[in-house]
Amino acid sequence: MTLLAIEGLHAGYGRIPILQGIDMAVARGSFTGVLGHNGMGKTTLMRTIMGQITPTAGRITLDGQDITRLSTHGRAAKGLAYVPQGREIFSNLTVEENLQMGLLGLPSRAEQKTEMARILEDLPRLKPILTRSGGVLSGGEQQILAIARSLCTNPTLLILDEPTEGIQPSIVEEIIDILHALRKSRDLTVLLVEQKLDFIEALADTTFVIQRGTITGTLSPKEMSDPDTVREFVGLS
Ligand SMILES: Nc1ncnc2c1ncn2[C@@H]1O[C@H](COP(=O)(O)OP(=O)(O)OP(=O)(O)O)[C@@H](O)[C@H]1O
Repeated sequence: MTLLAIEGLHAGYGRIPILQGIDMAVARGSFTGVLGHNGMGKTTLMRTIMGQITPTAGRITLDGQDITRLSTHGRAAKGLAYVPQGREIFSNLTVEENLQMGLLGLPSRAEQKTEMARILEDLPRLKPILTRSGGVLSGGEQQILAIARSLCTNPTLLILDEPTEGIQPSIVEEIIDILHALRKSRDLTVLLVEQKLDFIEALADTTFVIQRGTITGTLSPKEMSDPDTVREFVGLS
């Protein structure tokens, strides 16, 4: 069943059109990839899905409900969460405080405590570094923290924008394991923008190819594992 549907979506910056009729459907419970060269509009698409950019045409529905005109806040309340490129954690707050900030939206202290425990159970990697300040974490640890913080609202759809950017290979493997584990422990759908083919191949059930602001095809995990096919579709290897 489709969780997120995007139909004929157009968006851009001022008068510069970037998305030029995006059509895609993200199945509930799936891990769906979006692959494309630099500047093809991947981040613009994610920000438009989150409501940070207003589309000039088209429709976005979540669980059958039209969210095209909803605020970012309204979309978060409906279950969307976004980990932007660059991650945006609070570098002068500790790991624990970063998570507490994310949990402030929950109505009671008791619920905040329960949710914190659940997040640390899902991401035990954070336990030993709870008192460390966000700014001194490695890129990989910051990414894990950003994912943890996005879970504070207990999202149904998690959007990750290039989570492996600038991260050392051993932690990339760890993030793959974390996302696989989250898939088992939570009822989570993930939309994943990436340039690293092996990362997307390890996680995505389907990958949409974006070129110059439109979706030009989809790749199965088997096709993703064949560099020639990917090169042909995307020009990436
Ligand atoms: N705030 C902005 N104002 C004007 N143009 C922008 C803005 N942000 C992005 N663009 C342009 O929009 C186009 C698409 O950018 P976008 O960031 O969506 O691409 P991307 O596929 O995510 O690439 P990357 O992997 O480099 O982030 C690019 O040509 C970019 O220069």
